Amino acid sequence: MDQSKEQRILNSVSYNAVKGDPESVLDCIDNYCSQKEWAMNVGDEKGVILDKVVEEADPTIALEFGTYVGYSAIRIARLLKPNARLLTIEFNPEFASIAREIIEIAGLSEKITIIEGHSQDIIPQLREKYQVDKVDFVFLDHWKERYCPDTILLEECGYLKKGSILLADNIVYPGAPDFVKYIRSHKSFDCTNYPSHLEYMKVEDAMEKAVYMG
Ligand SMILES: CCCNc1ncnc2c1ncn2[C@@H]1O[C@H](/C=C/CNC(=O)c2cc(-c3ccc(F)cc3)cc(O)c2O)[C@H](C)[C@H]1O
Ligand SMILES: [Mg+2]
Repeated sequence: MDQSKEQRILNSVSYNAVKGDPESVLDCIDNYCSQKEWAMNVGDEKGVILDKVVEEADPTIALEFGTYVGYSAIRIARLLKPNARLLTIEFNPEFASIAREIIEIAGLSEKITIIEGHSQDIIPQLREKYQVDKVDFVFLDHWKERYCPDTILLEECGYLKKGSILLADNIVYPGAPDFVKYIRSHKSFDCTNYPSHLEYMKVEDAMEKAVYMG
């Protein structure tokens, strides 16, 4: 059977990246996806915004919805302090397995836990099963219509504390209008929009940061 695009990305990383060097893994994926086959990684332009917000948050516990092939997980985890960790949720087993291998090549398997499942099922289990009390940083990059319900669920489960930072990808394209409406009108969130471009394209896109005010 033909290999998937995601398998071809893994092949390229496995062949070209320097083992244990997250930057070289990111560069390899960005080169492959801008020159060979487009893929929905946050990419190098929006990736710089992600880097800045992660550095601002300096999280002990970071959470991600939508691992895909692990590009943003590596981007986030490479900036984490020694005892900090990233939990990333992915419901597609093929993507979870490819991400696990790419994260291993980057040398970040100790800092990243890939949780296979649906975010709406996993979120309520984070306290008991993953010893999560509060989350300091959340990156939303899964199905766009799930941003809003999953944010509400995080709040309801009590994982947000004063200063928790949410960052959402694709605010313009493909867009997450219900999430934007909800978060910008919510009294406890202080929102900032970061205009940018769709990964590897000249198309407009943006990211939205929302700081929880408690
Ligand atoms: C219901 C279960 C919810 N819970 C879930 N729980 C766990 N994992 C989940 C859940 N829902 C989804 N996932 C996983 O997350 C990933 C999904 C990511 C989705 N991302 C996009 O759709 C997108 C599109 C474009 C784009 C732009 C231009 C184009 F022309 C085409 C595409 C660009 C972008 O930057 C984009 O991030 C992964 C594929 C999928 O298995
Ligand atoms: Mg995205």
